[in-house]
Amino acid sequence: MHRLPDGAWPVMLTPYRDDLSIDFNAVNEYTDWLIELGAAGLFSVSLSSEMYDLSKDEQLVLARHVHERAAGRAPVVASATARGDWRAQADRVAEVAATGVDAVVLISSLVTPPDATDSAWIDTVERILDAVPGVDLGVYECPLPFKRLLPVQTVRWLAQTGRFTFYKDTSHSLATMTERLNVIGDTRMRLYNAAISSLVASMQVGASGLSGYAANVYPDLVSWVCRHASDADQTDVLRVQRVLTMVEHSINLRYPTSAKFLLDASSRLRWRARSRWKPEAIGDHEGEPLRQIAELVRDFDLGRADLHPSR
Ligand SMILES: N[C@@H](CC=O)C(=O)O
Repeated sequence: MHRLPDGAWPVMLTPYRDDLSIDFNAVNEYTDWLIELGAAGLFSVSLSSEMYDLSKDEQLVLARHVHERAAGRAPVVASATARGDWRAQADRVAEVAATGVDAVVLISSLVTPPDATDSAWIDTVERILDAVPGVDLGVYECPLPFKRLLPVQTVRWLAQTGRFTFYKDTSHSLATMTERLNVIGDTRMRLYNAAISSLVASMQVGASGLSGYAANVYPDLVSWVCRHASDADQTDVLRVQRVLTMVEHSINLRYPTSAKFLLDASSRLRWRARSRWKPEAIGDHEGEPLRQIAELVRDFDLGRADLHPSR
């Protein structure tokens, strides 16, 4: 039974040229860099990829491009961002699946209208599943257009279909994740926590890793935390998690432009801090603290020899 791997799952940022067209050379370099620094898998066409600001065609081209560049070195999942009735959503799922990605991710709040019941939600997903046999799926509780957190009985149903391999949990609640993991059990579905601040605790109750912002800029550190989440001595792993929590907090407000700025300051990648989603530039007022955070993390004695195993 094929399962997605544990670890860091970056929600890939989209690099742009000056004219805000997608810079595919930078996509290649970013894909290679994430994999080289230990990403377990890649979530392309995510909210961080500015999926709502990409055309339907761009979403497909980007998903295919990342899948081909990853070339089997890491699994790739991508959102369907489908709206409309179950037929329209199933058609879109089929288009995204044809790009070759390992799973097509449904946005929980797009599956049905906001006031739909949980049983209507399940009914719609059931029809989509029947229309696309053989396609693996995922769920992302994306905060936009609004956050639809699924009740535990729906999570159980998803897991028991055997068709869902990826679940991006944005509950930010350890109790909710624990309850969900209990019903997911030994099925194919893997639950990835979006919150770096509870990563270690969530892995101790069975989460498979992090699918969140911190993994976009420090994939090596997030991978390391995932690998050491069950260490007997938690001092170092909680120290690294705390630093990453601070990093994530510092990029939250102006995200994703801020994350691109930080990536440019902290890594070998040269990125323009430009986004379609939040087009305002990052000036020195916000930029200088991000540069200093990059320095701090670079100089920080994280104290472990195996921090960068693939370098
Ligand atoms: N950080 C946000 C968006 C994640 O995808 C959240 O967790 O809600």
